[in-house]
Amino acid sequence: MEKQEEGALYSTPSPPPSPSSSRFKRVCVFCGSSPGKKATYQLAAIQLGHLLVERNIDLVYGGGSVGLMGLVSQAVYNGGRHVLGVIPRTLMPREITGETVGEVRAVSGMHQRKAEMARQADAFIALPGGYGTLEELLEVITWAQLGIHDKPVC
Ligand SMILES: C/C(=C\CNc1ncnc2c1ncn2[C@@H]1O[C@H](COP(=O)(O)O)[C@@H](O)[C@H]1O)CO
Repeated sequence: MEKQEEGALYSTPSPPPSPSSSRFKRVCVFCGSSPGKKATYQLAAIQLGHLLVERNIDLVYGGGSVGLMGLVSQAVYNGGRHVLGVIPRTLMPREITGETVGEVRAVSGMHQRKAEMARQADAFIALPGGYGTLEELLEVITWAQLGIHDKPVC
């Protein structure tokens, strides 16, 4: 048997993906800029962060360091995954109160923020939040309905 053929014979296929890996590389999380009234909301934010880490998924989000946004981003960052925060340039001093984690991307406005988050993500998850969260969630649902993207929203 020739050397080349032998190599082909013994080459092993790549291992199956580990049970904890996901088809999603980066998920966008919409959630409150405040912690909310129930401790379970905060717990859910931290648990979601841990779940993303466990499944080797990176995060894209609105970039704030406060509320549920701060909790989920901190959990993902502490777990060693990449965190991308997208913030309108003019709101940066207001939205970044405290320490931000990971990469912060400045964009020119609110519409650009939503477009950039949507572009960067393979799927969207919404946690409890206020009008901002609701607006972001409804927009990606509407975009899916219009066929602008076909990424899962939950
Ligand atoms: C603490 C202060 C401002 C911080 N606010 C925000 N920082 C970053 N991103 C924000 C902020 N407010 C809204 N967003 C975006 O909307 C969603 C949260 O809005 P909600 O109304 O709190 O639900 C979130 O997903 C962000 O993308 C100064 O008071």
